[in-house]
Amino acid sequence: MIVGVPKEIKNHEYRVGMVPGSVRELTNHGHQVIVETNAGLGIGFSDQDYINVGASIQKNAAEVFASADMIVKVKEPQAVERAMLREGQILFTYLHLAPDLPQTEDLIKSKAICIAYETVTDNQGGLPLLAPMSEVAGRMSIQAGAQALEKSNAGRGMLLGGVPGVAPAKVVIIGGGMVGNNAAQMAVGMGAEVVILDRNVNVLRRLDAQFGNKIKTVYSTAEALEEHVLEADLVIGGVLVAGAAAPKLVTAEHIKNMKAGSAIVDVAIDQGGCIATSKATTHADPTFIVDDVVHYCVANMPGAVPLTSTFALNNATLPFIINLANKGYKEALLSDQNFLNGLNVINGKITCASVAENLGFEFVDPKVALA
Ligand SMILES: NC(=O)C1=CN([C@@H]2O[C@H](COP(=O)(O)OP(=O)(O)OC[C@H]3O[C@@H](n4cnc5c(N)ncnc54)[C@H](O)[C@@H]3O)[C@@H](O)[C@H]2O)C=CC1
Ligand SMILES: CC(=O)C(=O)O
Ligand SMILES: [Mg+2]
Repeated sequence: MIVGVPKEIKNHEYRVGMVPGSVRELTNHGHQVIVETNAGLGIGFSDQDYINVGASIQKNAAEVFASADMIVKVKEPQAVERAMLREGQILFTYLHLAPDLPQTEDLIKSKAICIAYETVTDNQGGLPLLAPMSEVAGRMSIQAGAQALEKSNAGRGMLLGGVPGVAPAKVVIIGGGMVGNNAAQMAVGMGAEVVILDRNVNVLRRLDAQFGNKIKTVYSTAEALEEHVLEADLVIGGVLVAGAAAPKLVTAEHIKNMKAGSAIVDVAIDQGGCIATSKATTHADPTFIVDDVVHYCVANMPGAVPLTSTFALNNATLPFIINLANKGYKEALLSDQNFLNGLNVINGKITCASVAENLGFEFVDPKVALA
């Protein structure tokens, strides 16, 4: 199979779909890999590094898209990239379709086979290709939040950990999954007062066992959420209903009633955000203010630490990339229900139930669509 790796074009996005080590695995399996020039430059890999492991270099994305049977990316394809997809071509990347009608319409039109990292599942109920980036974004959310609380950024001017004799900040984390757990690790490490809300009691049990009395776990009801959000200095939004648009748990009214200079980091923004006043921002201009609350809503947070993120992502995606290349998409997907859950769009049909439901499209069973 010919596998193509274009350079990422989203704002300040320096991750790359495959590092040279991953390319080497593919070329060792007899596949051909085409990499766009400078695709790895943001994390220190030159074209020569890719050539050394058997890749060939193309001078632009158009040539990569035109030649490849499968495109391996990081972020959802931008409009110019969507226009280059073709019928029968495999696209393997993050998609986040539920809150993104224009992208969904373009992928339908393309008739490509679009497999989303974020809806691939595992036997433990996890999301193995989302998890590494949620680890990164969860950890980053506390440093982003700490900065947002600085006075020069319109924050309250509060240090997360306080100092002896002065209370620490109250960090309220909504969603205790991968993002929430990693945010808690950092917030506890910095000495903040940490409260985590989740509506899954087993998640709360795991957090309790892990952190003991360093955090407080709270079952997430509208009442509990309101109580803690209104007391918070920093709110982290980390909820997810896999594949679906995020529920708006924090309302505009809550934001109005939060303390002036408090901050929110809505990590769930890539699924539309779990805070009513959120709108996606970029690394170039990451924050905005609503009712004196600093909002950080960057949809590709791990792009800021691409060296860590690219390797973490490749560690998870590589076995799936090899599987697709070795077996072809039909066999690779049909032989693994967890991988099949990643199939979002194929030949113009929506095969992810929550995407179809959120956007009002007909859902087609992926097995039927693949037959
Ligand atoms: N902005 C960015 O750069 C990035 C964003 N993300 C996003 O962060 C979000 C969270 O991802 P993960 O932590 O991996 O998901 P996860 O599935 O590990 O955790 C989500 C948690 O939310 C909880 N939850 C669902 N509905 C809830 C509700 N109504 N109230 C309270 N809790 C609720 C679930 O029980 C679960 O424990 C996703 O939208 C993901 O796409 C992930 C990585 C990077
Ligand atoms: C998951 C995601 O949106 C990211 O890594 O950018
Ligand atoms: Mg206010």
